[in-house]
Amino acid sequence: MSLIRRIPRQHLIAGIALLVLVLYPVVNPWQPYPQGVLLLMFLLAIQATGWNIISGFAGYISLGHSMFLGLGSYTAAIIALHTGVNPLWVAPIGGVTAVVIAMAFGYIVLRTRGHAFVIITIALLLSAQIVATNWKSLTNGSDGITLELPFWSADFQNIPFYYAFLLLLVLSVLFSAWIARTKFGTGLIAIREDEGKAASIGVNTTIFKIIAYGASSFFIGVAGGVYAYYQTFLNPVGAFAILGSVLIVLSALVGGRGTLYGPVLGAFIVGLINEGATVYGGSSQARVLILGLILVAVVLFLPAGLLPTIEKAWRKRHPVKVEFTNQVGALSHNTAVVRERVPEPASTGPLLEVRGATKRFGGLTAVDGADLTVERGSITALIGPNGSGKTTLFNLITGTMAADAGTITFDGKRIEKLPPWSRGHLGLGRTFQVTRLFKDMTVLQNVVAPQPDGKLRTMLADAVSGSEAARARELLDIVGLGSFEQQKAGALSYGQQKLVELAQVLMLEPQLILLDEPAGGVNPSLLGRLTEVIRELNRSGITFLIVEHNIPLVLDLCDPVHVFARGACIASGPPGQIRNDPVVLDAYLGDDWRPQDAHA
Ligand SMILES: Nc1ncnc2c1ncn2[C@@H]1O[C@H](COP(=O)(O)OP(=O)(O)OP(=O)(O)O)[C@@H](O)[C@H]1O
Repeated sequence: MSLIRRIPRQHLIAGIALLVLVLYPVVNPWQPYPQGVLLLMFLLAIQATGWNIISGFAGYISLGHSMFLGLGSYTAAIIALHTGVNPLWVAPIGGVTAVVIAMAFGYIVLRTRGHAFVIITIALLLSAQIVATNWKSLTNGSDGITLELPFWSADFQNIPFYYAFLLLLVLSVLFSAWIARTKFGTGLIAIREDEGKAASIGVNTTIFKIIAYGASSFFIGVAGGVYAYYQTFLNPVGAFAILGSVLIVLSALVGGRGTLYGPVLGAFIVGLINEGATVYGGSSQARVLILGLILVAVVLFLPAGLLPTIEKAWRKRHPVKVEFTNQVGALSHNTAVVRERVPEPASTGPLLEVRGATKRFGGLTAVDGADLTVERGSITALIGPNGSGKTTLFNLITGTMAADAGTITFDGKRIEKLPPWSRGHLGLGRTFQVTRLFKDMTVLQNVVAPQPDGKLRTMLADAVSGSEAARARELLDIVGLGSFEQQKAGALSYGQQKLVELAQVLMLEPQLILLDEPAGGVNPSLLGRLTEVIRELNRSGITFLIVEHNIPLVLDLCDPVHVFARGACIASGPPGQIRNDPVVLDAYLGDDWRPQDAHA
C-alpha cells in the first residue's frame, strides 16, 4: 500500500487507465466499432506525444507532423508490395525512414524559428503529398496502393491493431518520459524558453533540435506502417492530409503541450469529439467547423491546456511550504564544497586575450578595436560609463554576437569563430546583466541544464537524480537556495535569481566566468557574502571578469581593473592606481572620487 502511495498521482491514474484499456477487448471482444474508435485515438495520441518532443519540449511548432505518418505508411506499404512481407513486420522501417527524413530536413529547416518554421513544416507536408502523387513508379500516384487484408479472422479484425497501437502509445510515452528526465530533455526546454541563453550554457542547440525532430518522428513513422495495414489502402491525399496535422496540434494544446500526459489526454478528447462530429455532425464540413471552434476556444480560454491548468489550481489550493533559508549563513558555510580545479601543466600565460575587437550596430560602433587581457587566476574588473560597450564586449567573447573584426584567444585557442556552446565547453561561462533564467523550469532544472561538454553521455545523463542532479543540489546549497529546488525559477526574487544563475554557470565547470553586474539587485547584506563566494571560487582556480558599477565593491574585490569608454579600453591597472587616474576620473568616476586635495 505504501508503495502505491509513493507513486506520483499522475502515473497512478495513467497506470489504471492503461489497465482498463488493456482489459477492454478481453471483456468486450465482439465490439469492433468502439475498438476502432479507441485505436484511432491511440494513433492520434502517439502522434501528439511525438509532436510534443519537438514542439512541446523544444517549442518549435510543427504543423506538418502528420507527414511522418504518411512516410511510415508509404514505406511499409511499398516494401510490402515489392517483397510480399506483411506491412506489420516492416513497420519499424517506416519509423527509421521518418527519422532519416526528419533529421535531413531538420538540418535545414531548424535554422528558422517561429512563424517561418511553422510555415515550412506545412510546406514540407504538402510537398510530400505532391511527391507521392507524381512519383508514380514508386507510389502508384493518385491511384494509391492497395494492400492485402489482414491474415487473421474478420471476427476480431480490430483487436490486433488495437493492441499494436496501444503498445506503440505506451512505448512513445515511456520514450518521452525518459527524454524529459535527461539533460537532453532539460536542454530542449531551455531552447524553448531562451535559445540564446541555452547556447551560452553549452547546449548545442543545432544538434539538440535535429535530434529532437528525429526523435519526435520515430513512433509516428512506425505507427504509419501499422496504419497502412489497418486501412489496406493509401493514397497521397489521405496519407499527407493537413487535417491530420491539425488534429495532432489540437490534441497537444487541449491536453497541455510540454507535459507528459497532456497530449495523450488531449488526443482522447479530440478523438472523441472528432468521431462524434463525424457521426452526428451530418457532414465532414461540420467536423472541420467544430474542430476550428475548439481551437479558438482553447487558445482563448485554456491557453496552457487542461493538465497545466488543473495542476495550477491544485497548487493554489495546496501551496508548497518553502522553509526560509539563511542565505548569508549558507554562503559562508558551504563554499568548501566547490570543486578544486587542478591546473593543467600547459596552462600558462593569459587566459583570455581580446585584440582589436569591433562591433557595429548600423552607424554606431559599440566596441571599437578593443584590446583586453585577463590573466589566469585573476579577478579582473571591466568598468566604464553606461553605453561604453562592456556588455557588447561580453557578448563578443561568449559568442552571443559575432564580432565584425578582431581576434579572441581563450586558453591558447582562437575562439572568435566558435559557436557559443563550444566556448562553454572550453570553460567559458557567463551571467547576464538582467538574469536570464528559464522561468518555467524549476530551480533544480535550471542548474542541471548546462552541458559542460558535447558528449552524448553527458546529454543522456539523468537530470532528475544521479550525479548531475547531485552536483546541481550541491551548487544550490553553495548559494543558499537548496530548499528552493522545486520552485519555478520565475517565482524567485531578483537577487535569488542572480544567485541561481551563478550556480548554473558553475555547473559548466568554467575556467573563466564573466559576471555582468553581479551586485545589481542583490540585498546589501548578501553582497559581502557574495564577494566571499567569488573569492572562494577564485581560490579554487576560477578566473573572473566582472562588469560592475558598484565601485567600492570593484576596488575591494578586483585586480586589475580595466576602464572602458566609447568602445575601447582607456586605462588599466591595479585598483589603487585606477581610482586616482585623472583620465578615469574625467571619463567615469567623477568628482566624488577625486582626492580631497585635488578637489580643493
Ligand atoms: N543589439 C543591439 N542593437 C543596437 N545597438 C545596441 C545593441 N546592443 C547594444 N547596443 C548599443 O551599443 C552601445 C553599447 O551598449 P552596451 O550595452 O554594450 O553598453 P554597456 O557599457 O554594457 O552599458 P551599461 O553599463 O549601461 O550596461 C549602446 O549605445 C547600446 O545602445
